[in-house]
Amino acid sequence: MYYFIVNKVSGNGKACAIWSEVRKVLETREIDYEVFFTAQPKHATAIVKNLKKGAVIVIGGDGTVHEVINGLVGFDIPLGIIPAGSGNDFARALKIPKDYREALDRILRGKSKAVDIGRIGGEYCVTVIGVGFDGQVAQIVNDSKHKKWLNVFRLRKLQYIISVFKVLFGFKPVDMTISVDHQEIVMKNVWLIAVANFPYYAGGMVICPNAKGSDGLLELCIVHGMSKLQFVRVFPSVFKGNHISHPSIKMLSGKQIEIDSTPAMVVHGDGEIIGQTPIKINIEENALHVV
Ligand SMILES: Nc1ncnc2c1ncn2[C@@H]1O[C@H](COP(=O)(O)OP(=O)(O)OP(=O)(O)O)[C@@H](O)[C@H]1O
Repeated sequence: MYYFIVNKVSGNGKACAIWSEVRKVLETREIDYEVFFTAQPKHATAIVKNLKKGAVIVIGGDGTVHEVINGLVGFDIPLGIIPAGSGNDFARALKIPKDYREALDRILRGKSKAVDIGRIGGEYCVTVIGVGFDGQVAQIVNDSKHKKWLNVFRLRKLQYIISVFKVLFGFKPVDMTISVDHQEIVMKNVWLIAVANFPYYAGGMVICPNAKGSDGLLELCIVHGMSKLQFVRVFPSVFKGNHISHPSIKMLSGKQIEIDSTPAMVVHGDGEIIGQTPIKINIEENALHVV
């Protein structure tokens, strides 16, 4: 049985249009399915927790995937994705085709792959967890009045860039204590720390190019000790992952990460706001099966 979770809000309505095409294919091919439409944020997690045997297929973006994995982890149910969001960073990392027909074919072939996931307390994240500047940008993106029309024109990257400049204006880097596998470092004037299971966030920015998602490790990108002007100059290089050689950017990797800051900073996971520092992140190896 295939359980489809459709978020009508994803990609500004794209998920609904894709679902109506997918439904036709399923009926023509006489494939057993059930469909659920999310009615509000977090609904996807609740739906998935009540499912039994089968596969869960998300028609949506990273936010919907985030909510679904938070209901799936620990159950032996594989996840499929038909990308329909505006960012689709998890689908990008897994090289899931953008075309719904090809994505559906891949799901129906049924070959599954185990991937790691990050855990912060009771919350699971599959792509990137961001602390500091990133958390504030995610907060603005999620509240943005402009989100809807920028999504219409597929201008997700522009939406992030606008939000980056909004946060940049008032942002003050802070001191953070970072522990990676129990090795503690104190860093001054930290802009952001991204803790990545997979390389992409914000609709294709390659923040941690060496994150693999199936090597049992989280990759960290720490941006520190930069002036605003330097930050603006370095920023474009993140679209190709070329920022990592900059002297004010430190890349680390490990399995157990702890981050604290003064003052407390906002934290996002998979682009959703999940809390503030201090945080502890662990990697759960091979905890999710993706078809
Ligand atoms: N019926 C609903 N009404 C309003 N919001 C919803 C509803 N169902 C789910 N949501 C919320 O919609 C948000 C956006 O979903 P999603 O992330 O899939 O789309 P997106 O933002 O277009 O894509 P991406 O995250 O890949 O950029 C999620 O945070 C989810 O909580």
